[in-house]
Amino acid sequence: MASASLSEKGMVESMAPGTPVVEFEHVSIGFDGHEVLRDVSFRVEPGETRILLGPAGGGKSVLMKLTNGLMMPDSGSIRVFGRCLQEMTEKELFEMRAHVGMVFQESALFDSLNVEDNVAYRLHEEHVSEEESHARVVEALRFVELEKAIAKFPSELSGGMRRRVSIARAIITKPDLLLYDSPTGGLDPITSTTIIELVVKQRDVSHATALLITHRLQDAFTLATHRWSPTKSAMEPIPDHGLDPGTKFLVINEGSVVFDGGTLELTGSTDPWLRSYLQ
Ligand SMILES: Nc1ncnc2c1ncn2[C@@H]1O[C@H](COP(=O)(O)OP(=O)(O)OP(=O)(O)O)[C@@H](O)[C@H]1O
Repeated sequence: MASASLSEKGMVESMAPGTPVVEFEHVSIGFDGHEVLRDVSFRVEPGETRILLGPAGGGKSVLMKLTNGLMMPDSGSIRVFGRCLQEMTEKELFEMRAHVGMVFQESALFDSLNVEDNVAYRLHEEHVSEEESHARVVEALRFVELEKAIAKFPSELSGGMRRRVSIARAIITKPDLLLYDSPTGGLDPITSTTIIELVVKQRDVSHATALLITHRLQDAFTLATHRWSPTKSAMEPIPDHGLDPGTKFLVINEGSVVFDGGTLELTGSTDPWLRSYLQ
């Protein structure tokens, strides 16, 4: 894998079998003498949706920025698509990020650009033609059920609509890895559920690998217990109380991994701290 060009499309398909999409090994990072992540190790397999849970300030956003190569660890190694980020040049990191879609906290749209130009931002960077770009923007906006807002500006949109635009912008390049940093943060419970429905849709339609930070346990369990129904064009509970096998959890508290595993293990854990956190 080390010799494969990162500019090829379909990073996951070109990885050697058994290679995780994301792999942290003994990663630590601190700021101003304060350790934010301590000896963090975990793997995210192809097609997996990994939910990051834990109290505020525990280091979840830092972990996500490390995954995207926006920060480098003080020690340990981070491999994405089988390549060690610390061994990459700036150019290689830039190429790697072309395969990663990011939904930032608070949407992070450009206020001076309309929805079309916000969603097309990365296509413009890649010098995709106007015609192709428009067709792909329409497709991405249709996915998030927001075609009608194509000419609007962010200030004209509700918080939930802005989050949808942000998801359309992240998926427009058909990324192999999606990073959602608190996609429901600041939204009311009903709007949050519509955003989680989109995440479920994206998971079950594209099978892209994803990392998702959430502060809402309800979002996490909705992801684990629901699937996208193409016939109903809606999210539905997995029958017989089934669980999505590709949805897993990483719980971080004060910089350390306190849980790494599937839904049943999490809900069945007897660890006192986890039990009180999940209540
Ligand atoms: N660039 C930075 N410089 C200095 N300190 C930082 C930096 N980035 C993050 N931190 C600190 O790292 C700690 C963890 O922050 P982080 O945002 O990752 O937590 P979080 O678990 O995502 O929290 P929240 O759930 O509130 O989003 C915080 O104390 C934060 O102030």
